[in-house]
Amino acid sequence: SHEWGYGATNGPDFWADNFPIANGPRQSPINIVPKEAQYNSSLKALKLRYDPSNAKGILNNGHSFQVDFVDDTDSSTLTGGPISGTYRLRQFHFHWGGSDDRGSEHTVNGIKFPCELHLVHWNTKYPSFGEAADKPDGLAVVGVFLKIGAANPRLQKVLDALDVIKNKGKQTTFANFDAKTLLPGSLDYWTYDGSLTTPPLLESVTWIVLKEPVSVSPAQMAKFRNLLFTGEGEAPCCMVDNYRPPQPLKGRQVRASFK
Ligand SMILES: CC#CCNS(=O)(=O)c1cc(S(N)(=O)=O)ccc1C(=O)O
Ligand SMILES: [Zn+2]
Repeated sequence: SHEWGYGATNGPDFWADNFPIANGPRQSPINIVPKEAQYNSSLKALKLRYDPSNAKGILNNGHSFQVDFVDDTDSSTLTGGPISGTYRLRQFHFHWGGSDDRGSEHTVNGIKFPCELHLVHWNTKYPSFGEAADKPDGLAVVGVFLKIGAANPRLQKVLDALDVIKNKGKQTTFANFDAKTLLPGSLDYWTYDGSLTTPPLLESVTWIVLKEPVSVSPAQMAKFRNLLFTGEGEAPCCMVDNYRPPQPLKGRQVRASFK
């Protein structure tokens, strides 16, 4: 079948053909307007407790690359913040642009960042990720903006693994990685009810977008852009611009954990 992607004939404008929820009431990403976000003093601090030994592998899935975690125990969890209960870290991945002026999915006052990190967690009130993925409180994704600046040493181990997963379907082991090192100093966040930003676009995500970006250098961005959407033996197509643009807010309230 004509698989979804980010190209001129299968990109975000076509996704509604096979995934009608693309026009649903709580789609992501969105443009965040800080002045319109409501400070909510009852929002708790985020608590992220990640066990580096849970890191399992790194995979080029043909639309991004992801680092997968062992999620059969509560050893890498997200609690606090806007959520209740315990959510387990499943994977993290990124979205980025073909140049530094674009790439993030969420925007702030219409500003695009060159890259955005997503740490995907699932609610342990459900028996598995698959069971959680289509429930309104099933997933919680922490989003972190990356902005051009000094090289980020915490990214280097991830970027150094990309050479061996250049093509779609390639994967390799990725052990002993502390995802917490990818987070900025401040855990101030905006939060709203949204969806997956790729098909199946399920409206199951509590989004938690950190206000403070982390840095990435131009040379490091070049490594993201060296990946391919395509498999070995196919005409190579650079993995860039793998972001969905902001979607209509449709009356949703964005809350802020900070003044
Ligand atoms: C059923 C189902 C599902 C979604 N899986 S995911 O949550 O890991 C995910 C989440 C996101 S995002 N951008 O919504 O966090 C993107 C891509 C993926 C993925 O499968 O690769
Ligand atoms: Zn994502």
